[in-house]
Amino acid sequence: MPAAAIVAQSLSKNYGGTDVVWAVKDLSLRVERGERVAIVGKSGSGKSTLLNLLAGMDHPTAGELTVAGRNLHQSTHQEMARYRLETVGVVFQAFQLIPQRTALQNVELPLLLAGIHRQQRQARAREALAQVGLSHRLTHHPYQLSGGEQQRVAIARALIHAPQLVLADEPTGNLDSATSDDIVSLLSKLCEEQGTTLLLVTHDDDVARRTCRRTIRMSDGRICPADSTPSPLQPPERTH
Ligand SMILES: Nc1ncnc2c1ncn2[C@@H]1O[C@H](COP(=O)(O)OP(=O)(O)OP(=O)(O)O)[C@@H](O)[C@H]1O
Repeated sequence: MPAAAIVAQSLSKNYGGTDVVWAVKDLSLRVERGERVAIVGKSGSGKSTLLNLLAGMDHPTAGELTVAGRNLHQSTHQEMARYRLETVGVVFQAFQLIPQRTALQNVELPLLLAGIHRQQRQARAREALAQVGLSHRLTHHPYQLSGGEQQRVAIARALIHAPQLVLADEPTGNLDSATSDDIVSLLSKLCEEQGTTLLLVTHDDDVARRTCRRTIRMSDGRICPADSTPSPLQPPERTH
């Protein structure tokens, strides 16, 4: 069996307060290295919470979570920070670019944080922007770019440090349908070329089918057991 990128066992996350909310509940999941998996489900079903746990931005309340061989449930804050820097890349619905920085500066940021020398990080950022078709927009600021171009910059930023795992949370939510098609195709292609594992949250079953070989559906913090939506072009796979 190939090495797993993600192994979650009885993973749970709750939010306290007077009424405790179990955003993720007793969830078990295995994703192989290089797999592309879509996560669909109604609003409030726990998709973003699961992604936040995988991104190392939140700690599980219970259960075990291993990503690229790292036990996230046992990691210290320092180890989590290192994990976020080295192992994972995230693409958000709202792009989350820094407005005061150019496209090039936004893309080189993960390398800056990793302490990579200026010349090397600029060369790699140029290359990453070329891969997303934006060599002609290096010095543009986010407000000077279209939504699709901003998301391309965000994709270049997410992939520049060659992460093992890319998490995309509704990356086409702010884009029209033609641009959405381009963006998910690009993301899928780059992940495939680099052997990167991709988890894509989307409300669009069509996007899920076209981009990923496996779709998991969440409901009330859990994965629906008998749900799989294999692409008509590809053979069916297991559900989770
Ligand atoms: N910080 C928080 N404090 C309390 N409850 C929260 C918090 N974050 C999320 N929740 C609750 O956890 C549940 C799952 O939320 P989550 O954002 O993961 O859902 P989602 O499937 O991503 O929804 P959407 O599609 O609307 O983004 C919801 O009931 C939500 O209200």
